[in-house]
Amino acid sequence: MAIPVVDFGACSLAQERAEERVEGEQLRALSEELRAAFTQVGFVFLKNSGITQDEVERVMDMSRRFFLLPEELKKPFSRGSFANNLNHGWVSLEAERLNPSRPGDLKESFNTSSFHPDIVTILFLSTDFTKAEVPDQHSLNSGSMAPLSVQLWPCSGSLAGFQETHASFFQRCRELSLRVLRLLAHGLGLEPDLFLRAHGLIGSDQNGSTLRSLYYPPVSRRPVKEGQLRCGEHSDYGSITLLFQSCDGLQVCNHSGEFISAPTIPGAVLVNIADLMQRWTSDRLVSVRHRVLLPPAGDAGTRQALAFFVQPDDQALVSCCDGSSKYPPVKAGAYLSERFRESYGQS
Ligand SMILES: O=C(O)CCC(=O)C(=O)O
Ligand SMILES: [Fe+2]
Repeated sequence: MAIPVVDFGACSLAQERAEERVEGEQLRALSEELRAAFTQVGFVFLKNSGITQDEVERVMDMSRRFFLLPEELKKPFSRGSFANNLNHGWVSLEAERLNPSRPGDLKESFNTSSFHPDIVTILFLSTDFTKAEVPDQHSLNSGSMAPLSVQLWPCSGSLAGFQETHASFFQRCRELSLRVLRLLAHGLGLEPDLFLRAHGLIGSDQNGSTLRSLYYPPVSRRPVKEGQLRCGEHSDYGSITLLFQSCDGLQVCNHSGEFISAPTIPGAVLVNIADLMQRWTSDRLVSVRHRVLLPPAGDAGTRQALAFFVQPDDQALVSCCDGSSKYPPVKAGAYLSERFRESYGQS
């Protein structure tokens, strides 16, 4: 079944507080369209969301400049380096396996997960280190280091504005996600703020929501391992995901278990249900597996995508909203950590 396209104009971010103003028949119709799509297909394109193609391209352009840097200049920003948010930062090629039975994904990404002022963490650097280099534990223990603050966002040269560009897009995605979550509760006949109450801390270190900029480099000139993909089969972990893509390549699993290519609709946002939302709604809304294949042989193209993974607050207890015990209650933060252990290995 094709991915439905829904006109989100009535709740567009271009309309201030539209989510409060939309009511009556309009509210019923829009939430019903979303409910039907998320029940049957798990994915929906929203057009007229208020997030424009220009905004998307600005973020992609900025992150591409980072991805094209030599490896040693990206390393200091690696995911796992930042004590207050271990998911923030750069993920190198093949570091993640979204399908753990395949080799590492042929993609790089940059996760924007934290805006905590302490993201500028104090690290200990000797004069031998360049400013953004992260010392190893031995050097730290040797005591020969002077404290110095390290910028944990790329910011020099053509990357001036990297943090602001990503942070403001994060906030736009947050706004849109909250509108979708409200409509979802409405469509399911639940209290209108049932999901919203559990997403009050997006953008803080008590919530795992993440803007992930993905870069798929050319594969035509590199050796590819058997079974390796740009992004292995998986379902997302949290409540919902917003996805913006530069070109085709995504495939979504249908009812018969076949992966069907999803189109790219410029200016539209692709939204899908993720695993915690499926648990929360006792399988009424479905979290569907998807993947990104390698490009056809000889195609030297790159691919970019922006995924905004919406995650309930770490301490939010996700339990079946119909009162059943189909899934045991789980704290959203603990659930996310477990899923990361599977995709990044135990290291
Ligand atoms: O690149 C894409 O289009 C999809 C990426 C994805 O599904 C993910 O990172 O979870
Ligand atoms: Fe995904």
